[in-house]
Amino acid sequence: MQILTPHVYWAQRHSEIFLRVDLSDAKDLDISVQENNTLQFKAQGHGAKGDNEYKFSLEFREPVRTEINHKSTQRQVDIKIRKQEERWWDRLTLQEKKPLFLAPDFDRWLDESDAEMELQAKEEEKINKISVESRVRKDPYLGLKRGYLFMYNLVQFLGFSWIFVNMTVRLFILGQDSFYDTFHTTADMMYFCQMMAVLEVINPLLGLVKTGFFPAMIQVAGRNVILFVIFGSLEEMQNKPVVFFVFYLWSTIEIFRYPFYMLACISTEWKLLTWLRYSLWIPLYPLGVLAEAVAVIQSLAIFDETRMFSVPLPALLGGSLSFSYTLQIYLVLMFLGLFINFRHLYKQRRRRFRSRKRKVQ
Ligand SMILES: CCCCCCCCCCCCC/C=C/C(=O)SCCNC(=O)CCNC(=O)[C@H](O)C(C)(C)COP(=O)(O)OP(=O)(O)OC[C@H]1O[C@@H](n2cnc3c(N)ncnc32)[C@H](O)[C@@H]1OP(=O)(O)O
Repeated sequence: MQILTPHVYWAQRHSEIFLRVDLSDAKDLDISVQENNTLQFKAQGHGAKGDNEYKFSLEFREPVRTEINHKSTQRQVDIKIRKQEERWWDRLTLQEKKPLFLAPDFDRWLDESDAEMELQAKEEEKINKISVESRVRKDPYLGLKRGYLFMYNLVQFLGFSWIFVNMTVRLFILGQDSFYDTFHTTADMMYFCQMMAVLEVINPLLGLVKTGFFPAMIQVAGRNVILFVIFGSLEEMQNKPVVFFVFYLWSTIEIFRYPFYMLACISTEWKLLTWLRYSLWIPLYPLGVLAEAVAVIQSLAIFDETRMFSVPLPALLGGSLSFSYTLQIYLVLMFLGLFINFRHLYKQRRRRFRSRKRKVQ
């Protein structure tokens, strides 16, 4: 039997050398690194000259470790050898003239600067992993915080789902007639959910969530003015169809937002739910604020008439200042609030979809 030399392909990184020996179904492998820095390879396999015994030796340019990592597959034998010192070599062998059987492995080939960048990226990844792990380890209350947020989101989800389903069923059964008694059938649950929602302003203050304090405050205060001041205190407003539209728009977004947060608490994501959470507000938010503005405008005359919440003034100045003036200022603030939150949600949407795109690349 002839003894032949297989084709050998090589590539390097700062700390290691990769050799790919073009020998299929190799068996009886005998691979070692001698003390004189020479790799000895011998195996039986199918190479360029058919089934034969193939062997070669390579004296490396610089010292390498004697431990060898190798794997034989149906197509080739992969060998990984660690360099003694982390250094870029200008060639593989001690002899300047490259052996004829040796060629660069272009599948793995990197020049020095690319290898440095790869090394840097690996280092950064390691540092990031360590810092995430230590952050997670450092917070002994993480489980408790997540548990609390999960329960909060669950309760809100159930509350708003109840309102949404109740209103939808009544709409199907009663048609437009259901518009007139939305408040009487759902207000208690809405009061409960909106009072709980005050926690959404407290949570970012306590550092429990990354939400901005101002967007949350605008959202909660805005809704509570409508719910408690306009609808809650004026019986004349309670059977108006506008209540239906306001409650329906609020609950539509919340039955997607809270489950999205619940999944975030258990580090899970459903793509469709994420898309709905970061897209539905585009039509719903302006419509919601429009419905709220209609409610405020409808209440102006009632506040003028009933003098409720009016500020007493000296008789010379007309006796009292109607609350409707405050509400007219509030109407302007509403559109300012809409602008601030629209911008906030737009940024959140871009951040969310941009980081997901990056992860996919
Ligand atoms: C006298 C008072 C004067 C005040 C003036 C007020 C003027 C009022 C005008 C405005 C009126 C608005 C009234 C409202 C109308 C409507 O609601 S209409 C219906 C449509 N509405 C919506 O679409 C808005 C829905 N609301 C929201 O989206 C929020 O409330 C928000 C504060 C506006 C924005 O949410 P935000 O939390 O900032 O964004 P997210 O990306 O979702 O979250 C950031 C990160 O925080 C995590 N997180 C947040 N909350 C929780 C939680 N409860 N549980 C777990 N995790 C949470 C979230 O997962 C994000 O984390 P990362 O993914 O890691 O970034």
